[in-house]
Amino acid sequence: MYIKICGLSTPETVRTAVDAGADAVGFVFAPGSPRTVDPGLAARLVADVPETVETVGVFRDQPIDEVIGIARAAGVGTVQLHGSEPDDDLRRLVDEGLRPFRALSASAFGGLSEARRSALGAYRLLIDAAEPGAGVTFDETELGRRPEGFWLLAGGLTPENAARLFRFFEPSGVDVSSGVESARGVKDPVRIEAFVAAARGAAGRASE
Ligand SMILES: O=C(O)c1ccccc1N[C@@H]1O[C@H](COP(=O)(O)O)[C@@H](O)[C@H]1O
Repeated sequence: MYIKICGLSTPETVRTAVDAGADAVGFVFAPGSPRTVDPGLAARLVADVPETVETVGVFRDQPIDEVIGIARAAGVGTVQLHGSEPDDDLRRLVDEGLRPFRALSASAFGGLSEARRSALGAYRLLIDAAEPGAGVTFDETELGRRPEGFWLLAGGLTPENAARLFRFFEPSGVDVSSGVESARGVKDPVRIEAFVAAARGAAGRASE
């Protein structure tokens, strides 16, 4: 079970996520989010993250050269693309030594052709609700067949619903942002710890 805590912007909450046992921490570089950080702040936060924890930059419909420049400046090793970026952008990230996550809404993924599914199977997927970062879950009928390979479930996860949704969707891992906040854009260390514990607990029970 892979756990990603996203939308971090303070040293304290990054430390809480790492100490709680998160596999990845995410920083939002998409403009217009209450969680958007500049690359300089992200670089200072990334400097305190152990190498065993993946660092992820979140982008949405930004030019790929800009994405690569920000990822380099911030020092993140992984790039999560949330918009309608072409597959060429994913290939370019791989060529640049960055690890891509392709984020898609559940309904978009559910509507893909077999050929498109298998093309995307080359990448790690993140299946989200229609409006990323809004803390909204998608309807359980929207996804249909689960992706093959490694994929993360996102969209409105919380410490309270993580175990149930993990058991229902059986993803490779989970990703959360709004659900571990006390107010929009403000991360809550207690909820981060509770989320990691709930997700780990559910994964442990699933493997028994
Ligand atoms: O967090 C944002 O504001 C954001 C902005 C643009 C693209 C993605 C964004 N967030 C990502 O959305 C998912 C799910 O978030 P939530 O748990 O429903 O709040 C997650 O990967 C966030 O990083």
